[in-house]
Amino acid sequence: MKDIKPLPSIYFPDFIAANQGERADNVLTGTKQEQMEQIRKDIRDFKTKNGLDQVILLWTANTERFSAVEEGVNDNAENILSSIEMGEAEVSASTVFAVASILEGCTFINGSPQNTFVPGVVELARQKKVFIAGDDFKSGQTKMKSVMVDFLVSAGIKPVSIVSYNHLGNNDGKNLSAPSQFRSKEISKSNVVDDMVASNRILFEEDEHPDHVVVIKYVPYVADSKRAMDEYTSEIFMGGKNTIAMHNTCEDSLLATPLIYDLVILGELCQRVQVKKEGETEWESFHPVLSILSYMLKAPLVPNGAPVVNALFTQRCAIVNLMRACLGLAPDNHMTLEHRFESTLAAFSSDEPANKKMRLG
Ligand SMILES: O=P([O-])([O-])O[C@@H]1[C@@H](O)[C@H](O)[C@@H](O)[C@H](O)[C@@H]1O
Repeated sequence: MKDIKPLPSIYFPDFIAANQGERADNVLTGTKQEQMEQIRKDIRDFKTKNGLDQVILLWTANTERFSAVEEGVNDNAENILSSIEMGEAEVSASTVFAVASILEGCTFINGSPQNTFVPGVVELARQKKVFIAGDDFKSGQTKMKSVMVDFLVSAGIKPVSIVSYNHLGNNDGKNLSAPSQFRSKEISKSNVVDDMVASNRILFEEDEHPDHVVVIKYVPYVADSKRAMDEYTSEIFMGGKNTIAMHNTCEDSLLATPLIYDLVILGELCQRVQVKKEGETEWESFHPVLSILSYMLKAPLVPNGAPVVNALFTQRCAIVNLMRACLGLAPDNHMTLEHRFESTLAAFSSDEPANKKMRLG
């Protein structure tokens, strides 16, 4: 990457930790509107210079604090555009990028936890029919959690306390050591168990949740080698308790970078998928809030009215079956009925005894 020279970018100090100030040495100046116009120009220039049909923007910059959602400021498409024009303080850098991207017709993916997609941005994306997807790369600890909790709850084991601690020493950790940036991350990491808990009303009453605590500490020495420690305590048969403790060494950037590729590749592919309902003449693209990318994201952004799915294998299954549908194949339902009846199994069996086949795998 040594030959890549970053373009000057947007720096709004109010949204990121004060400890980032000394790194901000390649920044745009001018009004919010001028900075957005510059980003739009950079997108167009990049496209022309490289002879591209499509550009996809992905935010992997600092975690920002949450923006306040305010009437008249960012609550609808018209207001967010005029707020940028007026230099309104509550519009974050990531939101300016998202708006620039949407206005250029480019898919925008948010790899950090903050609420870049305030209601005005979502409305703008819908108006312009441009994809947006978010939020926050699901790299290590949360990915394990979205498997572990799904396993526990679906096995009828009731997780009652989930405590997640991690420490890391890269610049992400440094930025997250400030309370309001940590808060954005805490929110994106905390909601991940909600749908799985709600999926089993035998284990959990309405409004009943496990205790769920998320702690992140900055420890410069460990650099990118993030250490994640999780403790899952569950209630089991006859009032017994079961505790699972995990220690996960997550190479933060190495886990995140492939997600960047996957998000962009899948996002681009989704731009080429259209469906036509039986009896209709119009082709339809996916909803601009591209929830199918949730497999790689901690806090899935979904269209209004759609359920949020966090369970990792359910998310993966959705992608696999979507790909199968594109190829004209039926969804994979894992019933494998052909292997469960004497009459159909005959076609698959050879003379080998079943126990030998099992041993050979
Ligand atoms: O994906 P995950 O391991 O749950 O979450 C991680 C956070 O715990 C970590 O503090 C942050 O620096 C990483 O970028 C990542 O977001």
